[in-house]
Parts: sequence; structure tokens; C-alpha cells
Amino acid sequence: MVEISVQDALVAFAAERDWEQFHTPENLAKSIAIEAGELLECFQWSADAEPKRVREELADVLTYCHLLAIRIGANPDQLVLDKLEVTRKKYPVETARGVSTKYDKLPDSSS
Ligand SMILES: Nc1ccn([C@H]2C[C@H](O)[C@@H](COP(=O)(O)OP(=O)(O)OP(=O)(O)O)O2)c(=O)n1
Repeated sequence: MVEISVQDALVAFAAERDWEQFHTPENLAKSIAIEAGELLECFQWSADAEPKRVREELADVLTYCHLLAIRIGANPDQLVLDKLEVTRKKYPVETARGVSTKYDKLPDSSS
């Protein structure tokens, strides 16, 4: 079986429909927020959301995130890894382990 990457599948999906014209960074950023709202809606009245719906809404969020990354010429995995490097430094294991405190309220790990 030939495996097609998420990126290639999304590029083909949009090209077949001549939808690149609608996939501007602004429209895609709005679409991420809209689909994130739909994901949140799954939990509106109960923490016990329907798993199938959650997966579908999460897929829409991820789809628009990938489309935005493609549009700005970025690799989504690399974006996450680059940011994780920054976040690792903001939340050193020594001070952040087991607590959800915001980085600017954590004790100084170097002292
Ligand atoms: N101009 C568009 C419209 C849709 N899609 C893709 C991305 C989404 O993953 C999927 C579904 O988009 P819908 O607008 O149909 O959204 P929902 O599936 O959330 O439908 P509904 O709003 O009825 O819940 O189609 C896209 O790439 N570009």
C-alpha cells in the first residue's frame, strides 16, 4: 500500500477543489478557532463527551492547523519541536514537575 503523507493528502484535497484561494492565513486561523469551539461544544453540558464526535472535531482542528502550516511554508512537526525547545527552558523539570504554575510564577531554578 502506498502511504500518502497528511501534508500531501491535504495539498491534493485543496487543489482538486480549487480551494487554495480560500485558504489564506487569516481564513485558516479563523477556521482553527471555529473548529476549536466545536471541539469545546462536545463538552458543553457534560465532561462525558461522545468519543466519535471529539475525534471528528479534533480532526478538523488538526486539518486547519496543518493547512495553515503548509500555507506559511512551515513543517508542523518542526514548529512544535522548535516551540517545545523554548517551553522546556521556561519550565525546567526541577521547578515545574508536578505543578501547573505559570512560568513567571515559578521559583528561579538557577538560585
Ligand atoms: N473551505 C474549506 C471547507 C472545508 N474544509 C475542510 C476542513 C475540515 O476538516 C472539513 C470540514 O469542514 P466543514 O466546514 O464541513 O466543518 P464541519 O465538519 O465542522 O461541519 P459542521 O460545521 O456541519 O459541523 O473540510 C477545507 O479545507 N476548506
